[in-house]
Amino acid sequence: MVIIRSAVQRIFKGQGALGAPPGRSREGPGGEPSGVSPGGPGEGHTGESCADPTPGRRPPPTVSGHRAGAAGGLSWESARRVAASAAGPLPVAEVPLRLAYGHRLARPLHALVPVPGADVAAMDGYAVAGDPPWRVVGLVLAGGAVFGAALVPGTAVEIATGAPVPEGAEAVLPYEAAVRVISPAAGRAKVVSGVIEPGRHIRRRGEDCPQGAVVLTAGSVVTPAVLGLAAGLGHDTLPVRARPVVSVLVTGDEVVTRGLPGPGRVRDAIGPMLPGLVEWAGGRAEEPLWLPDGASALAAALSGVSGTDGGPPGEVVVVCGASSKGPADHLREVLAGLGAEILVDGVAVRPGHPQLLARLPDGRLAVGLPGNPYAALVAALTLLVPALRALSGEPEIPGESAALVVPTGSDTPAATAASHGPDVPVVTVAPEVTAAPAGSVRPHATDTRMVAVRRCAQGVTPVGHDRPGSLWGAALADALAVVPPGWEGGPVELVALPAQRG
Ligand SMILES: Nc1nc2c(c(=O)[nH]1)N[C@H]1C(S)=C(S)[C@@H](COP(=O)(O)OP(=O)(O)OC[C@H]3O[C@@H](n4cnc5c(N)ncnc54)[C@H](O)[C@@H]3O)O[C@H]1N2
Ligand code: MOO
Repeated sequence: MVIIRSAVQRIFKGQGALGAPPGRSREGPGGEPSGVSPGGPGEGHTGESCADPTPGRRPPPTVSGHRAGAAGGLSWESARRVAASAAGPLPVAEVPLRLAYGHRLARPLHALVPVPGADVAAMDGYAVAGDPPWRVVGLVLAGGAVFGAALVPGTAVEIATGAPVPEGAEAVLPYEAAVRVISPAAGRAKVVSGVIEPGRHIRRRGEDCPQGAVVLTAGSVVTPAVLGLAAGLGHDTLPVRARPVVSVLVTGDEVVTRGLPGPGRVRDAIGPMLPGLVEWAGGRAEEPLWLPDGASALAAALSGVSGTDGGPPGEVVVVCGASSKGPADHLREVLAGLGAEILVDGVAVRPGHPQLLARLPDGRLAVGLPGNPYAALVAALTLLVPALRALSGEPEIPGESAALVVPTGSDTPAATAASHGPDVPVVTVAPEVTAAPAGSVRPHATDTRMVAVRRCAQGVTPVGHDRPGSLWGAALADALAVVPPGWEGGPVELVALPAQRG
């Protein structure tokens, strides 16, 4: 990645996709008023606003038509749009083939040479001219000397697959179809005969791919086959979009990184989740740096001039935890101290509302993910993935909607209301689904709710197990359903999850 990283480094020396892109305001994304409003029946905590403007900063401008949720912050849709427009694509880097795998082509791929480069034999045998029998007048091997003269009718050259056929050759007679002619007329000369249609077993110059042909469009993913194709067409390097590099800071005194968590400890579930998510969105995540609670450690890590692997700092830094209002949650205070520009401060989505997006003074984007792991996944899909797709020039994932089918039976409205309290609206839509694990849908009065769902015959159905602290539901899910505030049934938007293999 040497070339890519140096291209990336150049970004920080002046231009760069992360500064305000042309036509994009650095004045903030626009968004709903971030007022405080009473919390709904949330995730077992208060609904205090997460979107109070950072002291000394003006609140983001209002986006009409997108109200703030119970805990304040932008609507989920607006937050995604802000993230998607917070950066433009990184510059194009010309990288050696061996480093291009997995990137997207920044320009169309042309054939620099025709394939094959000449009229060549497609079989081992004899290149023949005219009618049989043929007197063999030479031997041509692939990579060997070219047969200089034109073949005259009644002659042939012994030829290897891939070797250029001499001028005048009309077909290649495979060894298997050749008959040695022994006759007084042949004398000591090698003479062969056989039956072959004109043109057989000769691959014509440019027949597979003519010179100059556009074989792939810009945006194509560089797969193993693309690398082989590009090499065959004469390329040593490929123009690719640099992939954004994401450094990861995981905060929390209670967080441990291996083994069984002891009393009061919790295993880091976000660090292991991020690399695949980042790669799926077109970026590359560095090894996380685990930080204790405390403003100074966070400030030092965020203002560091190198990435967590000691290299350049990358384009995006993700901070896990410290996003809320507790005594150990210093992210907002640290960002304010560093002079960061807050682009999104809280999102009206459950779970995940304390998430945030900011631009650091050096141009990097900072994404704050809540500590609760499912909330962190929701936040990453809301802010991190769209920002990375924009930086890497990845096309937006096409929107999809589906009927959200809520199972009945054990998860009847009565049962669900009993577990959540009588005032919680529960929407149950027939017909019942029995093949998938049961889950319920509890639309929020003012916030979008992200529900882990699995595909079923009728659409999608909740898998359950998607409380903020649990990734169990997401691990079972095919997608997250975007359940709008006050949803009363009907199709819902789906947010894709990195595809499962098989
Ligand atoms: N007074 C308020 N308290 C809270 C609010 C609020 O609006 N007002 N929001 C709640 C919500 S929603 C969330 S989500 C959390 C977010 O808190 P933080 O981002 O500050 O994260 P922590 O407090 O550090 O941790 C929350 C929870 O997650 C566990 N955790 C933390 N990091 C990890 C990790 N890497 N892997 C697994 N689990 C992790 C941590 O132990 C806590 O249990 O704030 C609520 N509070
Ligand atoms: O509980 Mo919080 O909504 O982000 O998990």
